Order: sequence, then C-alpha cells, then structure tokens
Amino acid sequence: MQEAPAIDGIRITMESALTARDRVGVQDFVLLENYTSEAAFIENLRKRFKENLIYTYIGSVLVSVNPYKELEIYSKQHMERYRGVSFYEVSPHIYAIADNSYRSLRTERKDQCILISGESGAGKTEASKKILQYYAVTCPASDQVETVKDRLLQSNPVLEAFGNAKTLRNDNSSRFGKYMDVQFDYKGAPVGGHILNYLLEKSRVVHQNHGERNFHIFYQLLEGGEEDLLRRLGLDRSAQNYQYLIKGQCARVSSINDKNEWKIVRKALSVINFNDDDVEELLSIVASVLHLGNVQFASDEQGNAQVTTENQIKYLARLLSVDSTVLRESLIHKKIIAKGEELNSPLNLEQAAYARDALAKAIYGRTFSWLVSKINKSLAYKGSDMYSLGNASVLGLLDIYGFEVFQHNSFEQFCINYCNEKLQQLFIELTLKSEQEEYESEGIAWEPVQYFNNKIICDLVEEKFKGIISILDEECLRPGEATDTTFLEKLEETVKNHPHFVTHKLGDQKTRKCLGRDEFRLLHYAGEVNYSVVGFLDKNNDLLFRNLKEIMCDSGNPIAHQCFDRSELTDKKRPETAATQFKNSLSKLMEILMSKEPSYVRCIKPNDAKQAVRFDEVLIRHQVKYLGLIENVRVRRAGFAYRRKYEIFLQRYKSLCPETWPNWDGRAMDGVAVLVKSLGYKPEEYKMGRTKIFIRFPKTLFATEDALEVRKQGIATFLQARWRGYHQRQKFLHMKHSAILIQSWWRGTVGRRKAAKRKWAVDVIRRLIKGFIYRNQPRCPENEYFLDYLRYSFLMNLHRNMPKSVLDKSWPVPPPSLQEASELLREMCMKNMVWKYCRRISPEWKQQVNRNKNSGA
Ligand SMILES: Nc1ncnc2c1ncn2[C@@H]1O[C@H](COP(=O)(O)OP(=O)(O)OP(=O)(O)O)[C@@H](O)[C@H]1O
Repeated sequence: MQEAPAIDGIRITMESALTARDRVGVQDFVLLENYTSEAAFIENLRKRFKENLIYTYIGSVLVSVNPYKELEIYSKQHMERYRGVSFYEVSPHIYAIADNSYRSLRTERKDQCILISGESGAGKTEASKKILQYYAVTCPASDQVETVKDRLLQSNPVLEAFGNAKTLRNDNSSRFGKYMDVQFDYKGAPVGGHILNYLLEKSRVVHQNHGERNFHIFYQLLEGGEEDLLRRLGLDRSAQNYQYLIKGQCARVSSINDKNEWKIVRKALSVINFNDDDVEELLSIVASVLHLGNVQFASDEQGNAQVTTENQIKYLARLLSVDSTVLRESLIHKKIIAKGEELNSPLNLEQAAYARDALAKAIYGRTFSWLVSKINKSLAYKGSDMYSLGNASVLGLLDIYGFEVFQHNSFEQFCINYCNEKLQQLFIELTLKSEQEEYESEGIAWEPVQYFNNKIICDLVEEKFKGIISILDEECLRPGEATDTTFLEKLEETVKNHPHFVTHKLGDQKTRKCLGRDEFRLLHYAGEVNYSVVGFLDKNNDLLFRNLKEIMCDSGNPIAHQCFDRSELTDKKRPETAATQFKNSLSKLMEILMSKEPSYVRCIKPNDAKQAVRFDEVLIRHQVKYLGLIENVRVRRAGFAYRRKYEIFLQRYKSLCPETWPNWDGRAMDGVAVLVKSLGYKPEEYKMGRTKIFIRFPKTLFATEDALEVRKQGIATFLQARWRGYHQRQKFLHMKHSAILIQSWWRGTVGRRKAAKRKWAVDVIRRLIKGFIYRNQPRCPENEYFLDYLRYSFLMNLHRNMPKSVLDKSWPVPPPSLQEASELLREMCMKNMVWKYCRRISPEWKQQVNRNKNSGA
C-alpha cells in the first residue's frame, strides 16, 4: 500500500489528495481538523491501521500501532530511504525517528534520547530493537565498531532470556525497565554502550498467574541444555518437576521455541564476552533457583519447620558452593542479633517457605543486576583513542513499562504508574519548552497552553515526610507493629485532604461501592487506579534473613559471591527500601533524560488477542487516554497546525505561483511571502517566522495540497515538453561540437604533418565516437547517423580545405579514400576500442580547439 499523498510525503498516488486522505487518514494528528476529538483521533488511527500504515506522527512524536504481523517495511532498502532524509519528507517510520535523532546528535552535537512507552505488548521492545538495527546497518563501520554493534544487538537476547517472560498480555514481555545509552565517536560510529535496569519483577521467580510463565531462561535451559550440562546441574528436562515452573500451568507456548532460543542465547553470551566458566557459574545459579523451589518443609511436634528434601539441599550446596548443613539450618532459622548476642530463632512452615522464596528472589534479582553490569563491561568503550572518547556523543533508548491498570493492582503497579507520572511530567515540560523555544526563536508571540500539570501527583507519591513512599518507609521501620492496614490508616491520616487521593473511608457513597477496604485510589493524570495495600510492606522491605545473606556471602560461586557483599552484614545503615531505591533511580533517570534532547515513540496495542488486523476500539481508546495523546496533540497544536522551513515549503509549492515557478532567485522567505499571497492566505491563517512559515489551520494546508495535486498534471506535461526540447538541443550541440573537432583535427594533422599530432588526432576522433557508442551499441541509429556525419565531414574538410598537391604531401601514407575512412571508423566502433583511449581530454587538443575558436575557424 502506498502512503497518502501527504502534506510532507514525497509519494504520490494517482488518486486525488482528498480521496486518499479519506481512505488512509492524515499522517500527522495535528492536521486533524477536529484535533481535540478522541473519536477523530481513533478514526484516523483505524484508517491507517487498516492500510498497514502503523506509524503516525503527532508533530515529532511517533505513534506506533503493533501490527502483530511481519510487515515489509524494515528492509535495508527502507533503512536507506530514511537515511539522511529530512524528517517530514518521508512517511512516518521508526527509522525516521532513529535517523532524526542520530543526525541531531551529529550535527548539533547534543546528546539525544528516544523514549519508548506503551502498555505491555504494544511493541516497545520491538521498536527499540528496530532502532538499534537501524544504527547497526547505517552507521559507519570498522572492525572495532562491528564488535560493538554485535554486542549491542546480542545483549538483547541475553537480557530477554533473563528478564522477559510470557504473560497473559505478551508472550515475550519485558519484566524490567531498560535504559540503554549508545556512545558514538566523533565519526558517528557506535563505540560503546551502557545499560541501566529498573525494577525487575522478582516475584515472578516464585509465583506466576495462571497462563503465565517464569523467566524464559529456565525453560530454555531445560529444553535446550545439553545432557551433560543438565547432569552437572542436577536437572531433568521436564519443567513439570519444578515447583517454580508449574504455577502458571503453561510451560509450553506455541509461539516460543525454547530450544532455538537457547542456542541464540548461548551464542549471544559468547559474543558479549562470557567464557565457559562464566556461563557455567551463571547457569549454576539458574539451576539453584529451580532446586530452591523444590525444597520442601514439614512441621515437627513443636511446629517448627524441618527440611524434607535432602537431595535438593545437596544440589544447592554444590551449585552455590556452600556448606549443606549451614544452608539447611539457615532455611529454617532466623538469626537475630539483640544486644550484641546472636539468637537463632526457628521458623514455622509458613516462615520457612517465605525465607526460601525470599532467597530465590534475591539470588535471581541480584544475578540479573550482575548480568547487566557484566554486559556493560563488554559494551564499555575500549579504544585507546582518547580523542574519540572525549568527543563521544550519547544516544539513549528508554524501553520502560507503560501505565498499568489491572483488576487487582499492587505495589508493582504503584511503582510503574509513579514512573509514568514522572515521564509524563518530563514529557509535558520538555514538549512545552521546545514549543515555546521554537516560537521565541522564530519571533512569534507565544500563546501559553493550558494543560494539566501532574506535579501534584508526583509530589503526592514522592514528597519527603508527607508522600506515600515516605509513609510506607516509615511503616516498614516499625516491624512487628506495622501491617499493611496500619500503613493504609497512616495514609488516610496524612494525605486525607489531597485531591488525588481517596480511600473507602474517605470517599463518598459512590466511591465506596467500587473501592475495597484494603485499597486506596490515586487519581492519576491518565485516570483512576485502585491499589490494594496487601503485600506493600513486605515488597517494600524486600527482606532477606541475615543468616541467608551470610551463607550467600560465603558462596564459592564467584557470581553469587559478587552479588552478596559482606559489607551488607556489617553496615549499620538500614538498607534502602524497594520504593526508595526505585524513587532514587527514577530521579537519576530524569536527570539523564533532562540532559538530552528527547524524541518519543508511543506504542499502542490494537487488541488483547495478539491478532493481526483486529482493531479493538475500547482498548485503543483506553491507551490513547493513558498515553495522554490527545493532550499531546493539543500542546503541539498550540496555535499552529503546521510549520515548515521556508526553503522546504517553497520547494514543494512553488509551482502554484507564476512568480516563484520554476525558480525563485531571491530569499526563500520572500518567495514564500509572494507564494502565500498569490494563494490567497488570509493574515489570520499564517505567520511568518524567522526561518519558518507557521500555518494555523489544517484546512489551509489541505487546500494548498489539493491545488498542488491539480497542478502536478500540468507540471508533468510541461516537464515532458521541456525534456524533449532539452534532448533535441543536446543532440544538436553534440553535432556542432563534433564538426568543430573534426575541423580542428584536420587542420592540426594535415597542416603540420607531425606524427605526434596525428596520434593525438586519432585520439580525438576516438573520443568523439565514444560519445556515441558509450552504451556499446554501435548499430543504434544514433551511431549510424553519426558515422555518416563523420564520413561526410571528413571528406568535406579534406577536399574543401586542401589543394590536392598539399594533400598528397601531407599524408605520410596516401590519404584514405572515403571507403577506407568509413571502414576505419566502423572498425573502431565495432571493437569498441575507444573506451580505453577516451578517458581524458588531451590538454593539447583543448588548446587547439580554443585557438581555432579564437581564430574563428
Ligand atoms: N513492528 C512490529 N512488527 C511486527 N510485530 C510486532 C511489532 N511490534 C511488536 N510486534 C509483536 O508484538 C509482540 C509484543 O511486542 P513487544 O514485546 O515489543 O511489546 P512490549 O511493549 O515491549 O511489551 P512488554 O512491555 O510486555 O515488554 C512482539 O513479540 C511481536 O510479535
């Protein structure tokens, strides 16, 4: 399907612009007449989706709808089409965003970032992979750069194996947030990278909802691992034998081939610098988590837990290189240090299971962070060229969870939605800022835009002492007394008057009906979300009993040993809670993003069934709302629907005005002024900035675009006529030139009788002939015609200019007859010998031609 004859596009269909627009919509939402209407927005999205046009702009923001099928739009040819081309000259595409950021990075020397957001399954990870692939193909290459490109690409399957899982919404769902910096040297080649990871969903290690899986790596190892390896790890192939893998009851997924994925991951690990030992140690940890899940307990007479699965302890001790007795005891006791004395208090069944799961989560979570840091080491810039490093520019890619609203929302959704509030705040701030800056730099009065500032919600969550996170941390400090319920009560007490906070107790009758007693509701910028406080304290504490920490610090497995640092045991400072850690890492992320120039990709999922073609309007409306897209259009439309550099505008529409067509010699700005006057733009319809024209209404632009469509037919006819005339004239000039050359040849050759001149003259004629047989078609009509012409000139010159006596003397050998001359020429043509002689124009010959010209010959 061809893109619409759009405002900026270069592709033209034979339909009228109007019909095409009706069919495929507009490629920029700011051009919608009714731009504040959600229905119009969705209708435009639907039209484009139907035509497989999954990308649409909101100004410079890219909205992408997951097609759930492979589209032929990601080939190398497509990449080339977007390379170095002005953003608006080609149809919307993820490559256009990638290229635009890259060019800004190169030309403006300003660090860039691309923020990709959207709900689970909307296509964020795919988008970020496509951007990386684009850079891998289009950026300059060298041996070292190729290694970096490879590592950047290969880090993906590894991170996906350890950080992605099958969920109900997405078979390959990233269960962590990811920010990746790519460093480019002064030549624009990628020379290094760095990854930051956010909030891995560790709870998945020990529990999965029905229809979901644990992290991919477990299944990949069981399916793909070599017999020998599995034996060493004490594993068998069946996922059904592992408690941590059976909770979701869907170990096998039709869309996932774990065996193949295993091979990919193994290869990727070697690309990113893992040697055999590293791999063995890493997989020992993966296996130990599975064994840990199979550790079972039984209660003794006193109600204390006892380990009943000795075999698992044996494997665990071997894989983690720890003492089996200490491990067994650590799993069923809790070490307390009171007044300098150590007490080992026995755990009951429930507590032992909790301790076991906490250990599994801690091992897996920390190993994931270790993995990221190991990848970072392999991605780090290695060159010795300090000049390159000093001049490195950075392009960041943020692939982070979108707003989440489920039936049941817990601590994880609270953190994720808080993160989205922060990103929205940044987005609004930066978009408004860049809009304002553009207006100011263009000398156009800035009309302030009314928008909802969500700072109030961010403050509600993060403010010191009064914010939800502070209150939660405070409750976590009171172990024993504090519970999830006391946390809720404290919240009610502290933030009861906040306009964006409500609970069952604080709400009116209507609110109470849909809000549980253990829930609080936040009125987010994108809508209301109810959070159940159950598990908040536990998840925030992220507690691992001291004796389990100790045994892990003593682990002989180098990875486990690095993950559990001894300083943790001696450090008197209370470890940061999960929410505070997340808050701090988000605040750092905001700093990073603020220091860069952002581009945005907003991903939308068309249906929950992961099906191509299906466009579920309710689901999409929900996402349009939660991504704040209408607000985005409104901010972007702040006054003007369209703005373009004068040169680009004039180039596109100059044919619509006799004064600017075919060429305008003056300043582009003046040309545009003349053009819009002749188009009849009213003063309220546009403004002239310093370098750009600003058009207020889409309809003005559409009228211009429609006029251009009509004009194009005329232009086509005109161009054809012009081309024909040009072609004829070129032919004539060529002939004339040939005549001059032949004359000069004869004069030079015959007049001076020098052998060198003669050789040079032969070169000249070969050159001449070459001009006509350059396609190696000696028998084409043009060549035949020229040969006749040449023969004719040859003889004419010969006989007209030279008396026979001179003629006889002038030739070292008798002059060729007409017959001989034509055969000589023909032979030269046929053999196509001229190629090698005709590359250069002899300077001598040039001088000769000039002399002839000056003497009027
Ligand atoms: N541009 C695309 N072309 C074809 N298929 C796509 C495209 N984008 C996404 N998909 C399909 O949708 C699936 C989900 O996409 P992806 O994993 O990128 O979503 P996500 O937004 O990163 O989700 P999560 O937040 O759960 O990680 C992919 O596995 C792929 O099958």
